Amino acid sequence: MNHIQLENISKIYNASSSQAQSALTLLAEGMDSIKVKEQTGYSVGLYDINLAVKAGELHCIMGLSGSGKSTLIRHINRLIDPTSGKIWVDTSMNGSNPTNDTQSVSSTTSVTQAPIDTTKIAETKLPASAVNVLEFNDKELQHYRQQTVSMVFQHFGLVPHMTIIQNVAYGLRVRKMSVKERHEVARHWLNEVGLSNLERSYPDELSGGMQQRVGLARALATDNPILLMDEAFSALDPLIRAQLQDQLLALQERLHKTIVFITHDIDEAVKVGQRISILNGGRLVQTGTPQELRHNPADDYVAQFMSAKN
Ligand SMILES: Nc1ncnc2c1ncn2[C@@H]1O[C@H](COP(=O)(O)OP(=O)(O)OP(=O)(O)O)[C@@H](O)[C@H]1O
Repeated sequence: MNHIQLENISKIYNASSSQAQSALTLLAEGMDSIKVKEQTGYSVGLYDINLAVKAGELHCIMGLSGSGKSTLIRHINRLIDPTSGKIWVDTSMNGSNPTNDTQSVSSTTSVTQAPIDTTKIAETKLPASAVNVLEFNDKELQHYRQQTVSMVFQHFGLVPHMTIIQNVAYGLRVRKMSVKERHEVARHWLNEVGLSNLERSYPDELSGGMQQRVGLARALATDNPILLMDEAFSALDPLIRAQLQDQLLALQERLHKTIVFITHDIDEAVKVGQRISILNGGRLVQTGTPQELRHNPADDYVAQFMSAKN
């Protein structure tokens, strides 16, 4: 069953939807994003992306620099809004951890579902509980970010003046969980990522690899079902990076999160990804398992990636 589905998502930067029309028209005619920028002055982030991420899948998004990977992942938690398209997410899959019930009743009950285009859903195997997250108001969006999607950033994004345990517990503090309870949950996740003795340290006392383990523990502590990882291991040296990949795979075997994992490294994508989606110039070229991409590449760009693999 699909957990996340991007439907005809296009993003033209720094343009209203009417201003973006000239760029979208050229893209529809097949012009590439570099030429579109030359001709219209607008940067193409994404063009007509249709992508389904299955529940419990670790799905990699791959592509060269500027291909649209960060733009794509940031649509899922709405750090970026599209020029056009829809973003469906099944919010009924939110975690069962009792920590999730601490949201105040008023804000929980205030979340209303956006109208659903049932024809599309039937076609695309989305459950009836899927909502178009673009229709959320501010309060619903806040709730969605607290209860459904967590993000792990390339440069860790830890709060420097908070201790490690406070950093990990941060998402639970926002949900108004008691200090005792949230530190208990944070301690559990620090233990899971192998950092149980560092709870009173500060981020700058830790190596990059350790800081990213804290970033991972913080994202997991919320028990949100969707994890967005934006080049999360790219800043780490190769040995530490391999250890974190192994740790993520081991955790995922038990947790079955829906993970969208951005990387520009084909070896990393093949190692961690159950399926890989390849972007080029803002277009989605192909989605498939590593074997499918290797044996049946959609074009030379995909074939070159697969042959560059170690
Ligand atoms: N805020 C912005 N304003 C204008 N153009 C942007 C903006 N952010 C991204 N772009 C453009 O959108 C395109 C896709 O960028 P994006 O950062 O999503 O690619 P990426 O694949 O994540 O690249 P990288 O691997 O270098 O991070 C690029 O042409 C980029 O220049």
